[in-house]
Amino acid sequence: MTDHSISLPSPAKLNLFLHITGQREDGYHELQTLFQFIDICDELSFNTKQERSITIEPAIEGVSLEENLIYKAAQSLWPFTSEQIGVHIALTKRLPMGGGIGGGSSNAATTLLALNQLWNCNLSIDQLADLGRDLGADVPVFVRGHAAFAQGIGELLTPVEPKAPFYLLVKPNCHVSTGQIFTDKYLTRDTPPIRIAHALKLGGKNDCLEVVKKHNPEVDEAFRWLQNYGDVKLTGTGACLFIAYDNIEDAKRVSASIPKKWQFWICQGCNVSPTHLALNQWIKSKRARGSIAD
Ligand SMILES: C[C@@](CO)(OP(=O)(O)O)[C@H](O)COP(=O)(O)OP(=O)(O)OC[C@H]1O[C@@H](n2ccc(N)nc2=O)[C@H](O)[C@@H]1O
Ligand SMILES: Nc1ncnc2c1ncn2[C@@H]1O[C@H](COP(=O)(O)OP(=O)(O)O)[C@@H](O)[C@H]1O
Repeated sequence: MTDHSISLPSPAKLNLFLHITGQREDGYHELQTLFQFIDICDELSFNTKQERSITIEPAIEGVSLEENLIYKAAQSLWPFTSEQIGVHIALTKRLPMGGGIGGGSSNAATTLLALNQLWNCNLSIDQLADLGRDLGADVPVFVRGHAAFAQGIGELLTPVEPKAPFYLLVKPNCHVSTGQIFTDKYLTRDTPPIRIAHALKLGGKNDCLEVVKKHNPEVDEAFRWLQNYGDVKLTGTGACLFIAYDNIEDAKRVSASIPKKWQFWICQGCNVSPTHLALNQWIKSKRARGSIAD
């Protein structure tokens, strides 16, 4: 890595629980959720160039360049750059899309954090989180880079330190439509609000689960299979399901018999985002080379 290039991991997240406490006049739902990162990541490599263009390789199947959240995030920083600077971004995609683990939001946040450095935009984390919110409800938590209790429509974040167990994460073979879940009239929308201390001690449930299972028989089937092996949770609006284990061997034992049709990962919770750990390392070595004043 040089002063003109940086490679960063872009992690997934889990919603350890997701309560819907109400609905606003504009249709958006008021939530209480606990976000924790996990150590499975996409990888983004950024190389600046002396021409005003943003290129991404390879393209994501089914997502045009202009729709790619990486492109949108880079574009949102244009107003804070000089005319003659651009970027080429190499993407290694490992996180499944539309699984409720936030890969797209994470990629957007990683892009904001990287280009803020490489393009010398000098924006604060608060400013980057504000830009991120316009790209997606989950982008700010990835920009801030700490596990968080979220309220409002997901944008009011309080950093927290939940336990960081191992997780068995399973992806049923289907794509859940977030819009369809949030418009279902049978969705639970009246869970009473809880306090942070309660949330950390006792956890909670995912209010989307029943509606997600109803619309997606494959999630229902995977849920019933996993129920034999622990306390199964849905992340976000799905489709991914997870079980927490204190011991990685337990997760491995269960994974050995998972039906072949479902993708799975064994991973660990992280309360600090791997993106921030790598970025701080890069800033440190840049300082050591004398390129940034302390
Ligand atoms: C609910 C969460 C929890 O993490 O689900 P996942 O996407 O992770 O599964 C997210 O906040 C989702 O974030 P994101 O997927 O970026 O949502 P958006 O694009 O902002 O919204 C998609 C659609 O979901 C509905 N929506 C979303 C968030 C919210 N608090 N209330 C809503 O009603 C709206 O109808 C909106 O048009
Ligand atoms: N860089 C990106 N990575 C993943 N998905 C992206 C990206 N850019 C745009 N998208 C779109 O965002 C949608 C949601 O992606 P993602 O954040 O991975 O899932 P989820 O919101 O379910 O956690 C994808 O289905 C895709 O159409």
